[in-house]
Amino acid sequence: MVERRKPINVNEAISRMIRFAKAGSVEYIPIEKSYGRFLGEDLIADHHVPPFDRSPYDGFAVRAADTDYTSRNHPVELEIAGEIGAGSVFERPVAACEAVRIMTGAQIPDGCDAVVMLEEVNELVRNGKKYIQIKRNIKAGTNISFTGEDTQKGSILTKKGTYITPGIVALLATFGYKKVPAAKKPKIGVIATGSELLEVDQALEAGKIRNSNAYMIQSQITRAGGEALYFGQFSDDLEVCYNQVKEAIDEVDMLITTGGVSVGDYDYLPDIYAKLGCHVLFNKIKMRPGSVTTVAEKNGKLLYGLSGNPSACYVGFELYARPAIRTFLHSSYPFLKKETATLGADFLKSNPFDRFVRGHISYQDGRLIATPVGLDKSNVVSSLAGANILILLPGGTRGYEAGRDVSVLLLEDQEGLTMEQFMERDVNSRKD
Ligand SMILES: Nc1nc2c(c(=O)[nH]1)N[C@H]1C(S)=C(S)[C@@H](COP(=O)(O)OP(=O)(O)OC[C@H]3O[C@@H](n4cnc5c(N)ncnc54)[C@H](O)[C@@H]3O)O[C@H]1N2
Ligand code: MOO
Ligand SMILES: [Mg+2]
Repeated sequence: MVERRKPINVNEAISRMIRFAKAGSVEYIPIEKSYGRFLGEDLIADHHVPPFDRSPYDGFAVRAADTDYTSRNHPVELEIAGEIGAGSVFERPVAACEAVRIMTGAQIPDGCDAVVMLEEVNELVRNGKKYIQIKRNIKAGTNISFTGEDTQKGSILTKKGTYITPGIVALLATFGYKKVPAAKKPKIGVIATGSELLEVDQALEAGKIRNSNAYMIQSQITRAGGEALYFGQFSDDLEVCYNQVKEAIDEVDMLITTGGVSVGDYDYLPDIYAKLGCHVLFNKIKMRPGSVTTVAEKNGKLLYGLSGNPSACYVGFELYARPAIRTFLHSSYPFLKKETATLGADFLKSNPFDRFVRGHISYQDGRLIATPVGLDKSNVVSSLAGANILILLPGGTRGYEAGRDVSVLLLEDQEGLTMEQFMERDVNSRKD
């Protein structure tokens, strides 16, 4: 008798899974390797930036009061008391009617409170002394880059769990992080199952296909910020697969299998979960593709039984594995970013389950256009190549016409959403 599974909705499945997602530890890595990693601690400014008042121009540091009552017809002459380049400091306070030649980035000398650009002064020599002539009144504070105007000491610059961009690398360097506290990458095991699977470098033969999911999942893991550990592909043999899964669990933070998760004669994952004494969180979801996505838990570790069908496998990963990976990486926003876009083409096939259609987002005249890519079937692989979004079409009895608003999940985004934000626009309710 075939097992009858009770489907649950997407948000319920997410809630069940996320209870077992936990943050990992922090490791210190060289700053040169930090781009693309995730911050393991909040980044707090331990000094002001800039740390001193400095000149944003090449010019002369002056005392603004010396230019009071100055005009084109009544210029003021200030004696040049010396010069400083970036990295040097002027050794004494500047006296009345003196100016200091100063270069961009140099510290403003004591006594000065403004900078006049080189282009705005006349330089002259009289009796062997150098002077500048200024023909206008300068306000105190003119052309000064003030201490702390960029960043105030004590402010939180970036929260832990944030994806480290080149801009964040610049901040890390500014604050002296030769070693960066990075969230440790979760180790995610990958196992492919199926007697029909050929290795990538094998020639096609009757009844067989190449194993694409294992490589797809490994790159999805990398994109999500995890470290993939590939255990190989195994034929549909209960004992072999059971032993492999059992051994792999101890070496990883989470384990992903692909294939063998439905109700077929050789779909052994349900038996393996039972034999391992796992707690199956769900094994049927009201979604397409990926309705058979199964998530189980063993001693607090998440085990993902993703479908063998490539599109179903892909979507199952992004909805249920990615948030657990980002949670491990300390992110408070582990879910895919959801945006509203205009559907770029009709999608008239109706389905009682919510659909996650592989699509491509483009910008047209300031609007976001979401267009389905390729054949929309669970067992299709080609549509995945052009997809940078999943278009969310809530289940119902009718299809969707081009031009209407749809929610889309951005696959390449690094900011993400909290679970609450992700669920706010409930994918299970249809907005006709
Ligand atoms: N009687 C029923 N049949 C099926 C049901 C159902 O509810 N009742 N569900 C269907 C749905 S929906 C899906 S999705 C698939 C899920 O299948 P499995 O997860 O059990 O995966 P397999 O049977 O092992 O393979 C399915 C399909 O995918 C190909 N495959 C498998 N592994 C890979 C790989 N690593 N790379 C590329 N392609 C792979 C495999 O050859 C099959 O064509 O079940 C439906 N059936
Ligand atoms: O699990 Mo299936 O992907 O709905 O075709
Ligand atoms: Mg099957």
